[in-house]
Amino acid sequence: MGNGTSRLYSALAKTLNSSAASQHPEYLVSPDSEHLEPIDPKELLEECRAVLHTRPPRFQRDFVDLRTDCPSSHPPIRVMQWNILAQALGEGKDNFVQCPVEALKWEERKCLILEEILAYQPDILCLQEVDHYFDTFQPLLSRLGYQGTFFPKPWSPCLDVEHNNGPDGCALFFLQNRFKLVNSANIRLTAMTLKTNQVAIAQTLECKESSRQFCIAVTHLKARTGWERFRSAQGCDLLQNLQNITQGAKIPLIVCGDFNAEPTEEVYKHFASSSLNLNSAYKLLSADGQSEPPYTTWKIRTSGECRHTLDYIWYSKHALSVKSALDLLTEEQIGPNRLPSFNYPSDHLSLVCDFSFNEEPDGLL
Ligand SMILES: NC(=O)C1=CN([C@@H]2O[C@H](COP(=O)(O)OP(=O)(O)OC[C@H]3O[C@@H](n4cnc5c(N)ncnc54)[C@H](OP(=O)(O)O)[C@@H]3O)[C@@H](O)[C@H]2O)C=CC1
Ligand SMILES: [Mg+2]
Repeated sequence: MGNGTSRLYSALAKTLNSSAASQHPEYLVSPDSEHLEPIDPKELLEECRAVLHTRPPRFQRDFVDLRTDCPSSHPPIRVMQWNILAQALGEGKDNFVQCPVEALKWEERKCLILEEILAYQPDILCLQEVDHYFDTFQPLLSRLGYQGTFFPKPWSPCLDVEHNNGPDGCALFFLQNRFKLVNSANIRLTAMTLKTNQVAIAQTLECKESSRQFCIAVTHLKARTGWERFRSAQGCDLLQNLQNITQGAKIPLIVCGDFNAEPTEEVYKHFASSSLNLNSAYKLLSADGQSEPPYTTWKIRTSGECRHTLDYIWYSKHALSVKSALDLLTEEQIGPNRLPSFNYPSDHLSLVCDFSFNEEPDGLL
């Protein structure tokens, strides 16, 4: 192990022992990580692999070329959407009955999450169920060149779990060498005018290469059956906020989220038919371009097997094109015990897309 690697190892190891945050609300205070040295992503990946040496290898997933006929002179914008599974919920609430507790150990699961991010190197990262922002993702990702924002849920269920690490929430990261932050909004979603426990972050970014602006949003809607109308109302509130932020759809938009809703639900239909002119990127992987994938989450609880499509990347269909999308895991790769597992850290799959701006007259978003 060379000097650089030892230095990195200590950087990673520093994030391992974070249980102190449950005694002191350290999640409210951002450590001063801006002055820390940058990390080489390749070296951090090696460190993660060293921690994971006893585990089976990562699953192979390929990008599917969606061959749009709009060549762009600028590099694509890679966006990752991922509900990473809150550590406190995975260990204390979710009841993944087929997942061995050792597979959920944070010291290793953290490295599996980082490995997934480092493997695809997104320009923008939209995460849900983040309950290790300040002690893990913010310090490490800032050293990889990302600027991050975290918005915790007001009454996170993580806080009910013994030895929790603070509340979970949404996090949004973007690469500072590619984008400039124009404005940022933390949104507590309402349903029928009532404040709810669900949140969103919406940021307007400017591409440094092209000077084009766009809005990126991340959300995690209310879970569980019986809450369909609530989710629908939260979706309407988010759409209304995004109408304002995009100045009535003048600014191109990408919305990532765990919507906790199948495509048959009302909230999905609101997004599909909104005047923001959105399309769902992962539909483009289907033969006819009209069908969502068969699943984005697959787990076994005491109540039985839960296989659902709940996670989406919506985008302004006139202003943006999806150049490629990362294929999902097959049933065989996921295995009989489903997710999470020793080789995949969350019950939700990551979604990754490469976007480019369409060359087109203004006002046709
Ligand atoms: N501390 C306090 O004083 C208060 C605490 N609370 C807590 O907040 C909770 C409600 O919060 P809310 O945000 O509305 O929660 P949600 O119903 O949205 O669910 C919270 C989490 O539970 C996961 N989940 C979904 N289905 C199940 C399931 N069947 N079993 C276990 N976990 C599941 C979800 O994961 P996914 O999205 O991946 O499906 C989600 O991350 C209450 O249960 C309570 O624990 C509420 C009020 C006050
Ligand atoms: Mg969950």
